[in-house]
Amino acid sequence: MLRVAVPNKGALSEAATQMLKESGYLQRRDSRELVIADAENDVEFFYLRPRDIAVYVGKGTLDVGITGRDLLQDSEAPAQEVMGLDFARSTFHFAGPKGKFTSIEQLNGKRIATSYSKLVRRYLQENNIDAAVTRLDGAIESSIRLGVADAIADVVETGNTMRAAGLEPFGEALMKSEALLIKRAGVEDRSGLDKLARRLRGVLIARQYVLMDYDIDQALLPRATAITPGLEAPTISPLERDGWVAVRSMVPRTAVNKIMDELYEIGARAILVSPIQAARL
Ligand SMILES: Nc1ncnc2c1ncn2[C@@H]1O[C@H](COP(=O)(O)OP(=O)(O)OP(=O)(O)O)[C@@H](O)[C@H]1O
Ligand SMILES: O=P(O)(O)OC[C@H]1O[C@H](OP(=O)(O)OP(=O)(O)O)[C@H](O)[C@@H]1O
Ligand SMILES: [Mg+2]
Repeated sequence: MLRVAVPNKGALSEAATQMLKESGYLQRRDSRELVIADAENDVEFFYLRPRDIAVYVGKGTLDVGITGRDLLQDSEAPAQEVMGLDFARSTFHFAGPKGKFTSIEQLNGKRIATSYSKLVRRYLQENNIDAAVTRLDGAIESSIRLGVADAIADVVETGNTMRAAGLEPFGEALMKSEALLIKRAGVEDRSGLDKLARRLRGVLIARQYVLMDYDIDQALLPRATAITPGLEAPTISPLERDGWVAVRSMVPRTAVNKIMDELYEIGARAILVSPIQAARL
């Protein structure tokens, strides 16, 4: 049985469970359940603290897990990325009171609070900055006002939490994070991992792409297929109308209207868009 670690709380939890459900796996119904076996798919899910997941996977106690790239890097566990899961996207930034810091060199001799102390210490070392790092569990934004730090390093999504605390980020982002599927580093893939990864990839495709159908004069096909190259190649079918063909192609959901406009302008007609229910590529 493939043993999979799933975040039990926090920003990753709901989206991870939802993605596994869409991949056809049994998920817990009660947030107090700590483990659930999906016998039909030969997978067992363990619900754990997001921070601990890379540790279990790195030790080989569990085969794979879902966690954030920032948490993985902060854990320093021997685990590696299998694939990005396109949720819980965030950046990781230093921040200080508005107007106080403009560059990371100014952190020399200062106190920095963060929940990601190993990641931050590594970054400071690489940049030859000597600062005192204090690890706090959460609500890091309050640490400056409360007098335990001069600056913080924390997760930023919208930036609302920082702004509300009167802080602003400075310097480049220490990293970009998203939810990941991870496995133990340097070992052969456990049987069943390829199927899990393929199913998750199918969900990503169904979320990120739509199917686009249109009719076009055959002479314009090269121009049309340059606009909709598809993932591999578009499907071309004959039409009864002389010299015209029907084209079907996958296109990124975010570009749908722009692509429809471009196709219409070169002469495509009957342009239809439909969602992808599920995919296995
Ligand atoms: N507001 C957010 N938007 C996007 N991703 C986020 C956000 N907050 C945290 N994350 C991501 O979620 C992961 C942190 O998981 P964690 O469970 O610690 O979240 P949390 O919401 O801080 O939980 P808790 O505060 O209960 O510990 C990291 O990968 C982080 O980048
Ligand atoms: O840029 P934003 O959209 O405001 O999101 C970022 C905030 O979200 C997370 O906090 P969370 O709610 O998890 O609280 P915590 O600090 O107690 O973990 C993170 O630690 C930031 O504080
Ligand atoms: Mg948090």
